[in-house]
Amino acid sequence: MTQAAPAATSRTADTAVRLDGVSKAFGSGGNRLLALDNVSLSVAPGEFVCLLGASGCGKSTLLNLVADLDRPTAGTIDTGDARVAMMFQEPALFPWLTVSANVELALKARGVPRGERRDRAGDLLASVHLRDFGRKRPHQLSGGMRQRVALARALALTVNEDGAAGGTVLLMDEPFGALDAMTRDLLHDELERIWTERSLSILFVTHNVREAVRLGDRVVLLSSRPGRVVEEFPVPMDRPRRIDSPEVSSLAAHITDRLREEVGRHGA
Ligand SMILES: Nc1ncnc2c1ncn2[C@@H]1O[C@H](COP(=O)(O)OP(=O)(O)OP(=O)(O)O)[C@@H](O)[C@H]1O
Repeated sequence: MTQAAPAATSRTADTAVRLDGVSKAFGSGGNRLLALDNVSLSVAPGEFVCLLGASGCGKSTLLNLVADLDRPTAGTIDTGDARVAMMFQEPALFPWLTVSANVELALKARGVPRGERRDRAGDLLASVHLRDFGRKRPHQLSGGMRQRVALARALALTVNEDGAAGGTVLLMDEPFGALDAMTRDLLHDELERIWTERSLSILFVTHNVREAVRLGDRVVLLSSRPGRVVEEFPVPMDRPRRIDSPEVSSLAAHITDRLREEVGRHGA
């Protein structure tokens, strides 16, 4: 099951995201905190990779680095010419804008001409099954629906000026962590469909081991802080998978044992 961390090589067409020897420290002197230590990791185009690890091991830090919201202290990160969008646990929609306007704003940021934004937003909302909700305000939607809007907005951030989806990397930071189990199951199905239709490359952070096995082509386990890649688990089961299937449960139990060992080792 274990795969060695990939050797430091330059990015190729087979790689959507590549981290080589990435470390990240916050603060300095006595206050220096090493969050990530020499992380090497790659995501192939169209691959769905789930990142698991104990609380505080640096998962969000890693996504922020890939999104270019922060700089690594050491190492390199390459996303080539892919469009990178990020989605968080909170949908973070503008409450005073309609659902459609929230998505249109992202299209505006991508340079889509004003006259085309409404229709494009409609198409994106249709792809998350919310075509009829464009005129609503976020507070009129359920939590699951708001996350669908956040997904449509993330997808909007990945279109080219001509509206076509470019090479696209979607970074997801516990996007379904605040939802009930039933809603989460539905959104797993939705995300899987959209991932396939749009050939997205996804790096998905979660605390939920079963969710990682339900969704990922590969599950990457990080050590307790400082985060290092300790083990990678390919997920061989056919899709779509059921989160409560014996196969998902069995691999999830194995990964959970490994995670417990890791947390125990560091007393986190
Ligand atoms: N901007 C910052 N300044 C200082 N320390 C930070 C900063 N961002 C993160 N940290 C610290 O880096 C470590 C890793 O944080 P991070 O949020 O990446 O962990 P995580 O694995 O995503 O945690 P969780 O699973 O609880 O969300 C933590 O100890 C955190 O306190």
